[in-house]
Amino acid sequence: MEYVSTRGEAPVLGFADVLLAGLATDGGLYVPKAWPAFSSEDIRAMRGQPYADVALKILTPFVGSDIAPADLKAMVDAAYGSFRHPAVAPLVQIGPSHFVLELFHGPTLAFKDVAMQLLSRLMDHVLRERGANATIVGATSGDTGGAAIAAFAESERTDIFILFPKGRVSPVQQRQMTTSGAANVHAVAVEGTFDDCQALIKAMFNDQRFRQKAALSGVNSINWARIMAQIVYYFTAAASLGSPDRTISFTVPTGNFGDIFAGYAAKRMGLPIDRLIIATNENDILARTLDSGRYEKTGVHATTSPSMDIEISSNFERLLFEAGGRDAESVRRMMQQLAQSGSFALPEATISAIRAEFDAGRSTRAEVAETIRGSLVSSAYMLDPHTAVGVAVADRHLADSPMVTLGTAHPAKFPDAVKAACGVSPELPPSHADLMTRRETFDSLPNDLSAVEAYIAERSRAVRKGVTA
Ligand SMILES: Cc1ncc(COP(=O)(O)O)c(C=O)c1O
Ligand SMILES: N[C@@H](CCOP(=O)(O)O)C(=O)O
Repeated sequence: MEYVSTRGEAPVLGFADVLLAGLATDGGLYVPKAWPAFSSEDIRAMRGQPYADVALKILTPFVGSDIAPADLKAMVDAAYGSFRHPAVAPLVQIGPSHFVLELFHGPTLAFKDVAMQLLSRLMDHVLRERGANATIVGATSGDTGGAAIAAFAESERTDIFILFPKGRVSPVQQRQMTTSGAANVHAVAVEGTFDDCQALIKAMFNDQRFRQKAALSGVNSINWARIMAQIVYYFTAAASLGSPDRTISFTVPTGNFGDIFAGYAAKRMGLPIDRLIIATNENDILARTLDSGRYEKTGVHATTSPSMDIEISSNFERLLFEAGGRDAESVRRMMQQLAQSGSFALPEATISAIRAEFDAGRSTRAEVAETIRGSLVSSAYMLDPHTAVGVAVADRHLADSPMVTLGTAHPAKFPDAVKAACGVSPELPPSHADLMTRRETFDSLPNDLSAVEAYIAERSRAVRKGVTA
């Protein structure tokens, strides 16, 4: 499989190079040159199959010949063997035709583990084969960071640097990042928002000298392999609800647009999805864009679903590319306008193509609290605030097809918000028993590219050894 950049000016790469590249050298995001196709028979055959077996089927065409089939199978089995639930991503019914897809049974209690447990194994494998080292960088609003640190801690070939917005993540999220104790892990609190952290990451990738020197790799959903791994659970969920013999709709709590773009990819690959519903909190830039056809920044608000406090929604660029007929020049123009003026207008054909597949809705803090309380009372089911954003929006879109809302985090990651909403404090699972008493180690840096690059250069083994991927 070959991959092309959404901005059309970066080299076409194979899977292993895309995996290590993160952002394309033209600032764009990689997408497959063509979408693999799965037939109705293929999807029917997924019913009742172990998660890892379905994952192997979905991932194989994306990986192509870059990784030997037996190696890929071993990595997939090991990645999903680390989950606490045998189904990996079980469905729980919360209404007559409404289900939550629980994606939080991995090591750090959020959906990010599903991709990150595989990504670390794939990267280590490729680096080992090449005799190379890499510097992994990531920005987090709370969950990607913990998942990446759990997946890459003690990795022999990588050092990992995670930037998180100071004071804007939950105490559980912060401690998942700051208490690993591994020598290759560096958690950094940045004076700014998640968007500032993400902008620093992209600026490091766009600094070609630093990128080369540090052998930079990324673990955010700018990395195609993250999206690829997230496609799998749309297939397992839909197949277990009767797909392809009936269509299913999905509501996805959305911030950086990676998770819902994986649903769009599944649809492009043949999964009969009815509607894809973008659920936002008060940071509702995507819901406003679907209404108005204009992507327009207005500032980030702190909410009770902090992992979705995002305004620059990276993967929306992948959708603009696809919905606009893969017109890289038009994507370049829109991204340039966003950087210059904080907004851009979508071409009429692009916004129409998006509206044909997606709906969007917004949920306020008060609605989120009421949804958490209502779910506990009516179904004895405790929601985390991010999943609650999804459930609140999905409830307004229930129709003939079964609705699956993605359960993106365990409620115990956000105990204060959950307790304030329903009066009950969710308990952390036994794997996290000593989390709140472990010693924290992290550094603080200003929102300044040269300070961040200097910090990384001093600590990265790839920089010290001068070995590149
Ligand atoms: C718990 C949780 N829910 C939802 C989201 C949104 O996912 P995405 O960024 O892929 O849209 C995130 C992170 O962004 C998250 O951490
Ligand atoms: N919510 C995310 C934000 C980063 O998203 P990613 O999917 O691009 O890594 C987080 O928890 O960090």
